[in-house]
Amino acid sequence: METILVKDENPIRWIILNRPDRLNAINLKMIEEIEETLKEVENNDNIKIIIITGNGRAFSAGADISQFKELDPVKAWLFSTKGQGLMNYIEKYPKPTIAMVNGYALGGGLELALSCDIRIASTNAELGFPEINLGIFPGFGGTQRLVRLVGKGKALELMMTGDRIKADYAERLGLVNKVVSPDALENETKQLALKIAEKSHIALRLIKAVVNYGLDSPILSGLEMESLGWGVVFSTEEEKKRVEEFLSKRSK
Ligand SMILES: CCCCC/C=C/C(=O)SCCNC(=O)CCNC(=O)[C@H](O)C(C)(C)COP(=O)(O)OP(=O)(O)OC[C@H]1O[C@@H](n2cnc3c(N)ncnc32)[C@H](O)[C@@H]1OP(=O)(O)O
Repeated sequence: METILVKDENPIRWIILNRPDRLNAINLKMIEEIEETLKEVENNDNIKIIIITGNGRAFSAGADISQFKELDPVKAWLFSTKGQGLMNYIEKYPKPTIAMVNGYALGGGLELALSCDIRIASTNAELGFPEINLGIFPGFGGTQRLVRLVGKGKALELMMTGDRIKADYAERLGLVNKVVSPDALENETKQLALKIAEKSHIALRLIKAVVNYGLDSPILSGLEMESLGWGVVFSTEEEKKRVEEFLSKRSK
């Protein structure tokens, strides 16, 4: 891999964006390599959860601006579609995903973090959509995902001003789940990943599917999906084992 490092620490696959001299700016190659490494473990039962982070002082400072000079309208459209394809794939990925935001998460970098299920940020992280300062706007799904996470007013303010915000404010907005010191970031993220990885992977997969489907549907369709998913978990050994364990402890 040219643009990412991949490390398996079962049950975790770490994907580390690795263009530190460019603050992990996202180019076409990086999009393809992230997709490739995710595809590789989609059906690998040893890997139960994915953590995405950045090497150096940034998670990612966004799409690689040096590529923009080559973009004509059609290429820009295709680049946006390609990036959106990756973000959609991560959002629907059958295993849980965590973005470990170790520094700048800007533009396309923030869009990558937004496509993950959970975001843990370091106190020194700065997040934002500075695209407006380049005369453009988020194009890897940020216009849609940010508004769903923090509400229309704050989302529009962030996109219209291009302001970078600190991690503690991002936490208050609901943009990140938790903020921890840089020293504690890796361990805290890992502990969270291990805690989630212990749960029933079928139930985890259904939670993601039902929540994501529900966000794009009328509530009655979302509720129907929830009930169908409920039916599915009762076909699993995991459910039988875990309920049995709980009940047998109670009866002692
Ligand atoms: C067509 C579909 C597009 C999809 C939608 C996505 C759009 C985007 O993401 S547009 C990009 C949005 N991001 C930005 O505008 C941030 C740009 N970077 C910065 O503002 C600053 O680098 C900083 C505030 C993040 C950090 O500043 P500083 O600490 O002073 O570090 P440097 O500016 O010296 O950066 C070091 C090195 O990294 C290069 N670099 C940083 N960001 C990018 C980037 N997004 N693309 C390409 N290269 C980047 C920067 O040029 C420096 O390189 P050298 O000059 O060679 O040292």
